[in-house]
Amino acid sequence: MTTNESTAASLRDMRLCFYGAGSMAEALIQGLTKRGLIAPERIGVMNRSNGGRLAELAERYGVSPLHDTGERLAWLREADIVFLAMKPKDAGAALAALRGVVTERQLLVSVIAGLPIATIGRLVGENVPVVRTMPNTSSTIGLGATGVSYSQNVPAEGRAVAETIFGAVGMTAVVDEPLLDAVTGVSGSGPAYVYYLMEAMIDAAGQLGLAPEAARELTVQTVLGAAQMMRTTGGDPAELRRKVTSPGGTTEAAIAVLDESGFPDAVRRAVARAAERAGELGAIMERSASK
Ligand SMILES: NC(=O)C1=CN([C@@H]2O[C@H](COP(=O)(O)OP(=O)(O)OC[C@H]3O[C@@H](n4cnc5c(N)ncnc54)[C@H](OP(=O)(O)O)[C@@H]3O)[C@@H](O)[C@H]2O)C=CC1
Ligand SMILES: O=C(O)[C@@H]1CCC=N1
Repeated sequence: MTTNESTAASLRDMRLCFYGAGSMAEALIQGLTKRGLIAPERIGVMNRSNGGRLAELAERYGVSPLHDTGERLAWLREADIVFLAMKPKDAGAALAALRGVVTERQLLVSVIAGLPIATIGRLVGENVPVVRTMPNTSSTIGLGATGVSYSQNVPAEGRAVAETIFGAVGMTAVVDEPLLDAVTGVSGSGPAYVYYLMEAMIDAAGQLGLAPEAARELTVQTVLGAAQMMRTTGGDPAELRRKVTSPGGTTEAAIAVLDESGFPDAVRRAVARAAERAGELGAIMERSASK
């Protein structure tokens, strides 16, 4: 058995607990269950409101909804991996409740933007191994992009399992922890920038008289094709753009408008601002954890 096969086999025997059951939890659950990495009933899900959302996830994916307090505590204690998947503003209270519940035998995998490993340690206990990640919602369809960092005490098997999980739902990049905020700016928030561009393209297509369905499909195929071209050819995006741009032609005219509008600078500033915001969120969480 190769290392990858034995990691996948040990993952199949594990129990995973999602602490937070929103969009990002669902993206990972869908990716993991659709790829058959683990039997759905071995995944427990809990949230704060304890309402219909858990039933919805159970219905969609066959995961175990955790309503009862005793049952939730048992899953949090016994799961091999606990995913921290709540918003930054809710993380302090939620993580404080894990102190004395999770132990060094488990792995805590955070997807929370900005939340430093040291702050997680301060809240739950420094002996608990932590994997800090920044995935994105494209994990839903196996095309996610996830940045990963580890606390010092994550054993080699823990690293292998984490990379198997995120590798099964897309690509992973292991980075030094301070760079996770940059990953957040590029690929964590990134799908939203692309959707924003697509919204504007579809809108423009409609204004030029294309029917909504044609506007949507032409836009989707264009973005898909451009991304796939870059991946398949390994080409530099500036060179691929040059091949589309005939001198004196339509693309040149369009790019001139984008340049006049400050498009490249706006994108650079947006990515940098998202990264900066991740740092701010981290600092807020750290301040409230150290009170
Ligand atoms: N959405 C995205 O594209 C990405 C998000 N992230 C990160 O993922 C995290 C979750 O984001 P997202 O899924 O969008 O958020 P959602 O608002 O969709 O989900 C948050 C979940 O956390 C639950 N929750 C809040 N407080 C508690 C608590 N005390 N105990 C248990 N559950 C709790 C909420 O429950 P309830 O609804 O009952 O309040 C809800 O199920 C964030 O930290 C974000 O930074 C990372 C990468 C991409
Ligand atoms: O907007 C947010 O804060 C989260 C983190 C990355 C994507 N969504």
